[in-house]
Amino acid sequence: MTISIKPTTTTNADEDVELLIIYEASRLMTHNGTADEAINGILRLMSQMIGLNRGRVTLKDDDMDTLSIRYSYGLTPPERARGHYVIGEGVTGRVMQTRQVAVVQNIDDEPVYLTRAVERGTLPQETVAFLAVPILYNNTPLGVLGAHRLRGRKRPFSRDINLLQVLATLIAQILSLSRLIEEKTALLADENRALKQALDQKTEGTHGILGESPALRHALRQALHVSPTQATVLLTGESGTGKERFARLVHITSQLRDGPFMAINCAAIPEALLESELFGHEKGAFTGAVVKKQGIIELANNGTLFLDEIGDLALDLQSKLLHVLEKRAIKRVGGTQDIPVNVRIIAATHKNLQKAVNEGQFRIDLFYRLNVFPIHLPPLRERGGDVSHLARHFLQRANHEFDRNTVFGPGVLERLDGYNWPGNIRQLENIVKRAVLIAQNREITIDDVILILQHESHIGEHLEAGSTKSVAPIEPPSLPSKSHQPTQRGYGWVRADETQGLLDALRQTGGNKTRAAMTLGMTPRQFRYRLERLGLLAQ
Ligand SMILES: Nc1ncnc2c1ncn2[C@@H]1O[C@H](COP(=O)(O)OP(=O)(O)OP(=O)(O)O)[C@@H](O)[C@H]1O
Repeated sequence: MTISIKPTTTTNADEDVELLIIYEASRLMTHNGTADEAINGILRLMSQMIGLNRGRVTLKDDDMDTLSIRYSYGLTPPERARGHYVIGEGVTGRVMQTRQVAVVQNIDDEPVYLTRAVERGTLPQETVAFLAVPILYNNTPLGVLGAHRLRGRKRPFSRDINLLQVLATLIAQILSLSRLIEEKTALLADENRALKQALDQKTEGTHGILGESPALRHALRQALHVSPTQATVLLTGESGTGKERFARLVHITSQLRDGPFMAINCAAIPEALLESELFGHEKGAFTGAVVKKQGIIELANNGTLFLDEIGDLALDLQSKLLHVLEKRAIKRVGGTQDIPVNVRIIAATHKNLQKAVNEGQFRIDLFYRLNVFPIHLPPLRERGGDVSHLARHFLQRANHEFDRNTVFGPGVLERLDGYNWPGNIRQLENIVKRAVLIAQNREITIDDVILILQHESHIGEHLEAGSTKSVAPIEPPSLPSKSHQPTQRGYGWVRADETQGLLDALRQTGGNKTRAAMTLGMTPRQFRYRLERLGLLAQ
């Protein structure tokens, strides 16, 4: 086996082809494909461009003193499968052991050459040579790059060896990079798993109720404290603070969890229907009562009944509800019989019930029956830090729902944190959903959010004013979809404080109104309209 190589004369054609191979090999390296594709590509180039045939990359097996062929070009699967060597065994094993290159001028004359992977009969009759170089990374041998060639070819061996060494260096880089990526990916997957687990554990006791603020945590502790008892719970808090969510939490953490959870909104059902909805009716009890019907209280038997907006219950129904609480029985409309029920009551209201009692609108005895264990749910503006927490959660949910992959851009969470949230969590959830939908790219920008919040404040103003005067129609911000129909906004929508936003957008787009409109999620027409209304069209 020859180890030393004599330098030989070169031709321009040799240099050209070598450069081309190196160029193509480095392109494969930086290509998007996998390490396998890159290494197989290099072996293909060696064979097709320079006659270094049946190239193979033999790598050290993990924790063993052996090598195996891992990549090859021109070897059949059985040939490849035979390619195992103990380090030090055969030409490949020795190159690995000594880190020296090997030139076998004639495989038929070299006793060290094993003829293990490829049988001699399948090779050309002519004299066949075998060249092998170590694959070194940071001076550590990872494996061996080897190939056959016909000895009679014009190219000097020394050039082939030089080229193989360059290619072996590239292969070492590819292998170490892919190992690094594999390790990193495994690490990230582990981290992801750990985070998910931590999140599951964190929300396990709270059943998806998110928030770290002391006010929320206090309410949560109270809910979990009372849930195992059958005590009546009164949830108070503004709309959208999570009263129904808490009611469900109390139910599923109670002993009644296997029973039904029935919810009814006392403000949403016309008074005439509410009684039969609550208590049911007998057949023929009134016109239209063609069959007997169970009411929601009866349906909640052995479970939990959630009476939302209890403050809106009419006085005569308050008396009937009191009867249920005292007697633990109901009477269907048109019925005479008391039907026993075992129901845990959770009531909720956004009203001040004490005040309603003082004003004679709510029965004091019912109030005391319901107010056994009051839990106040704080509005979002009193839950310091929870907005970002919830916003991230809703972003994840909306991305999943709309099959998008958006992220919050710089300043967005701070902007959301600073908003007053009259509609609380439900409003925050809706706004995040809208932001996900209108984001033009992957990032939800501060401009997207400003636009939506401006729109929200406008709605808020009209709701607060409770105005009966006609209000110009309000439209949600435009979506970036192709199906988007340009729409005309009402005059009332244009606000003086939009000026800066419009001017900023124009500045950023070098005065291009169409692009400025896009950055604000508007149609060009809406943008021009605003400029016009604000006297900015000349800008
Ligand atoms: N702490 C929370 N973590 C996650 N989501 C929440 C939380 N609180 C409320 N939500 C979500 O906010 C929305 C509004 O909550 P919910 O319907 O329970 O409020 P509510 O106080 O009953 O409102 P209303 O009085 O208007 O009926 C729901 O989508 C709910 O899932």
